[in-house]
Amino acid sequence: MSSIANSDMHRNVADFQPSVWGDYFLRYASESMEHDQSIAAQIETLKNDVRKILDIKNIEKSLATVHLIDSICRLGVSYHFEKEIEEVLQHIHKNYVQNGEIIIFENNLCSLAVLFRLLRQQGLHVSPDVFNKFKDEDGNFSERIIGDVEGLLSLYEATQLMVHGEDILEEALAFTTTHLQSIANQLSNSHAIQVKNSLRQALYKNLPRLEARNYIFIYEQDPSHDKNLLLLAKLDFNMLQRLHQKEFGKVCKWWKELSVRNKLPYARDRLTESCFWALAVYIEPQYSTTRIIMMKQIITMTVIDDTYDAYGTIGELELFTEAIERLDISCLDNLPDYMRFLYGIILDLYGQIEQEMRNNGRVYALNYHIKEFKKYIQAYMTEARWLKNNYKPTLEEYIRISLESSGYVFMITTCYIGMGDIATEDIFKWVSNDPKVINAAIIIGRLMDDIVSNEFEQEREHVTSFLECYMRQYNVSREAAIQEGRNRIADAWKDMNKECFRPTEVPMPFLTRILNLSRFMDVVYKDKDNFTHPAGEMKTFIKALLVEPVPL
Ligand SMILES: CC(C)=CCC/C(C)=C/COP(=O)(O)OP(=O)(O)O
Repeated sequence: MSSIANSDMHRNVADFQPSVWGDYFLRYASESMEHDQSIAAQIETLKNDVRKILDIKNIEKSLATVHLIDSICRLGVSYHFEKEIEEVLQHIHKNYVQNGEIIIFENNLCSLAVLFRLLRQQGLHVSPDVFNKFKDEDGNFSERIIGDVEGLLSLYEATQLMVHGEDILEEALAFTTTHLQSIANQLSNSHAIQVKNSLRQALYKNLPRLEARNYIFIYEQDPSHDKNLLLLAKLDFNMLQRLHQKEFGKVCKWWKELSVRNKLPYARDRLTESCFWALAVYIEPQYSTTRIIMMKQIITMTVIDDTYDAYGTIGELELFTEAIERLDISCLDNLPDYMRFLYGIILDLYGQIEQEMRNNGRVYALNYHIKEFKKYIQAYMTEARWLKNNYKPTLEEYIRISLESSGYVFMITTCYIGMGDIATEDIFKWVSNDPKVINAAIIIGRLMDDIVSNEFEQEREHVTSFLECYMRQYNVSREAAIQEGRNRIADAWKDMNKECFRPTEVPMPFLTRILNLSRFMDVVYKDKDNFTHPAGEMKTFIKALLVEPVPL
C-alpha cells in the first residue's frame, strides 16, 4: 500500500464501481462440501424414474421422447443422462434421418425444428433442407406458419446452430425474428414470456444454469409436464446451488485473507463475478476442486489485466513481465511492493495448480500451462508498449496479439486439468496448437468485449481495440466498424458450430467448455460489459443462480 500511496508517477486508474457483493459469500466458507444425503438419495431415485422413460424401447412407442429430451436439457439435468440421450438420438438419427434429412414429424414445424436442434447439438449430421417444406412457391418462408408460435420459436432456436453456406437458415432466422417480434405483445402470458426471453437470449447461446432457472418455471406451467422430472430438476438445481455457494465462499475467504482489496485498491473488485465466470465453464460436482482454482485464476487475471491496462508504469511492467518469464521466487526482490504482492499470489496459485495436476496424475500439463501463461503476459506487455509508444497497430497485428491477451488458452488449459482420464497429453497439445474452435471463441470474446466496453475504456488511456484499428485501417465510421465486428462474431459462431459437428477433433466434453466460454460472452457482454459494471443484469444472474433457491 505504501508504495502506491507514495508514488508520484503518472498512473491510469480507472473509475471502477465498487463490489456489489463484498463478503456476502463468506458465510458459506466453512460449510462442509458434502451433499445432504437424504436429498442426494431422493435425486438418485428420481433419476432412475426418468431413465425408465428414456429407455430406448419406448422410442418406438412415442416420438414425444424428442420433446422429453429437450426438456431434460433445458431443465439443466442432461448431465445425468448423457449416455441415454446419446443412445436415443443415435437411434433416431439412424432410423429417421435419410441422406441427412429428417423423415418423421411430417409438417410439424415445432417438432422438426426441436429434433434438428437436438441432433445438431449432439454433433450429428442433419440437413436444413427439411425446412423447405415451409416455403411457398416463390421460395420464401410461407405466411401460413406465422400463426404457429411454437413452430416459429423452435425454428428460430434451431437457426442458432447454422454453419457457413446455410442460406435457408439465414432466411429462417430473419423470418422468425421479424414475425416473433411483431407478435410478441399479442400472445398469452406464457407464450409472450418465452418469445421475449428467446429473442433476448437464444437458447443455444444461453448459460445452461440460467436457462434451467427460467425453464423450470415454464415447464411447471405446462399441464403435460412429468412430475418426477420437474422435481428432479428443482432438487438438483438447489443441490448444485448449495455446492456452488460453498465454492464461492472458499474463494471469498482466500481473497479476504490475502487482503487484496487493501493491498491492490486500483484493481476491479470482481471476485464474485470471476467465480460466476468459472461456473459458466462447468457446473458438475466432480469438477469442484478445479473450478475453485479457475475462480482464483480468473480473479487473479482480472487484477493482472488492471495492472497492465491501467495502474502499472511501463518500467514496472517490464520488470513484472521479466519476472513471469523466470517464474521463480527469487524474482520477488526486483519488484515494487504492490507487484511483489501480486507475484506472490501467482506463485501461490501455481502451487495449487501443480498440486491439482499431481492429484489428477498429470504433472506434465504444468509445462503447457506455464507456456500459455507466459504467452498471455507477453501479449499484455506488447499492448502496454503500444500504448506507451503511442503505436497504432494494424488490424492484423491487433488481432494476432489479442488472441493471446484474451487468456483463453491459459484458462482452458486450467479447466482441462480436472477433466479426468480423457484429458490426455494430446488434448493439452491440441489446445496449444491454435485450434479453430478456440480461435472462434476468442474472436467472439474479443469482439463482443471491444464493441461494448470501448467507450468506457477510452475515458482513460487504454490499449487500442478492434473498433479503432478497423476504423483507422479502412477509414470508416464507428457504426461501420461495429457492424463489421458483429458480422465477424456471427461468422465465428458458424465456425464454432461446425467444429462441434462429428467427427470432432477432440471429444465433445472438451468442446463444450469452449462453447460455454462463448455463451458467457453472449450473456454477459451482449449490450454492455456486465462484468466490469456488475450492478445490473450481472447481479440478477448471480442472485438467480447463487442466492435464491428454486421454490419446491
Ligand atoms: C475466462 C477469462 C479468460 C477471464 C479473464 C478475466 C479478465 C482478464 C477479464 C478482463 O475483462 P476486460 O473486459 O477488462 O478485458 P480487456 O481488458 O481485455 O478488455
